[in-house]
Amino acid sequence: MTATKGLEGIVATTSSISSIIDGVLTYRGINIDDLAENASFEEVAYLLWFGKLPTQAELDDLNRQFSEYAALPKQTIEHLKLLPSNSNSMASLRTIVSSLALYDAEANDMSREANVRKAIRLQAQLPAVVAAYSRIRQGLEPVEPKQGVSIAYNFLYMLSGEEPSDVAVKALDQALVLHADHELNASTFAARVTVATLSDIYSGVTSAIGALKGPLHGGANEAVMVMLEEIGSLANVESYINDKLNNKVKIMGFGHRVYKNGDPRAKHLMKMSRELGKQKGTPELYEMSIKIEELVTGQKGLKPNVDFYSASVYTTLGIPRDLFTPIFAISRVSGWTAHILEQYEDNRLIRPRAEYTGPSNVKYVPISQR
Ligand SMILES: CC(=O)SCCNC(=O)CCNC(=O)[C@H](O)C(C)(C)COP(=O)(O)OP(=O)(O)OC[C@H]1O[C@@H](n2cnc3c(N)ncnc32)[C@H](O)[C@@H]1OP(=O)(O)O
Ligand SMILES: O=C([O-])CC(=O)C(=O)O
Repeated sequence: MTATKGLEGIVATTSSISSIIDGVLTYRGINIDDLAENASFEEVAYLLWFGKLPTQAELDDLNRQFSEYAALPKQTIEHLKLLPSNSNSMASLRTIVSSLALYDAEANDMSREANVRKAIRLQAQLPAVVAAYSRIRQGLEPVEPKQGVSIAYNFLYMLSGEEPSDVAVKALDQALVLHADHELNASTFAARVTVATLSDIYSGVTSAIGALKGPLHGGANEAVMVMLEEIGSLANVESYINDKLNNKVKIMGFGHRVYKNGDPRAKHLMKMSRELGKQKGTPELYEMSIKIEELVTGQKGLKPNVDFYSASVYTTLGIPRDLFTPIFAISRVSGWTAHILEQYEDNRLIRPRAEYTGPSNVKYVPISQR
């Protein structure tokens, strides 16, 4: 038995949800570029769960369910108020999502119908949890979700209590489409491993949030913003990046386990970053990002991934940096739950082997002789 570090190149499951073939990403066979330009996030969530684009009536029904489920249990609001005011945003999201199971009468109902309803509920509730978390830590009351608006609109509305601009809603909606699913990434794998024991959907999503939190995965978007803040201005980019590269420090938002010639989602976020920076009259983050890309790609051949330009996009939308990874989760919960449903459909326990590298034939030494 020989281990493959990081399971690189190992095909661990079959899936019909999303594919990365020759650097092209598709959801249910539809190119991500096509979806990013044309689809709403709600259509994409439907596509991931049900395997086809919705008709207008199907989309209306899904949106009705999102509106119905978006309000949080009052115990969840109380729980959010009990969290330490300096709690980590992803740790808080992980804790609250886990606790949502306690208020869901169907939490342990393993029928397909109940699991689909829970997937829709989780999708409806995650934006409300993140927005309420953000307001409560500022000493503000959570804002009730609005009926009949998109998930992107509702999230921005619940965050600020004000009607968001069309530009902001469109940008966030497109970002949600781009982050919704990504084959067998680490957090999706964690979700599938968890539910393959026939554990429940909340356990799967809680595992996935834990995996997404790390800076080698979803946490990289926040880490990119930390880097941009450390750099501070366009004039400092070159010396900062050269110093990091010379010292073999990783540049967050670059590189990818699967894409070696670039992440097809990055160009959409780059365009969004450029346009938002121009519209808001704050182009510097975009300009710094472009310069960083030039240096990192030029010297290392590494290309930006989905997390790189999302940092400047979200900051330009006025979103605090520690909500970037929770926003990733707001989108990716659609993909996680689609994978969980797929795992249940044709389940087998996921239990690989480890190549043992420890000592052998070691005798037990009684404690008095150690
Ligand atoms: C949504 C997402 O999860 S997208 C990924 C988000 N994560 C990041 O942006 C964090 C920065 N990037 C990375 O750490 C990596 O590129 C990963 C984790 C994304 C992929 O990792 P792996 O496939 O395991 O590649 P690994 O970390 O082994 O890197 C291979 C080589 O490229 C280098 N490298 C990889 N990424 C970077 C980077 N961002 N900056 C500098 N060097 C890098 C490594 O140092 C290593 O060099 P070496 O062979 O000289 O030791
Ligand atoms: O696929 C991966 O390894 C990471 C990634 O880009 C994602 O989850 O969107």
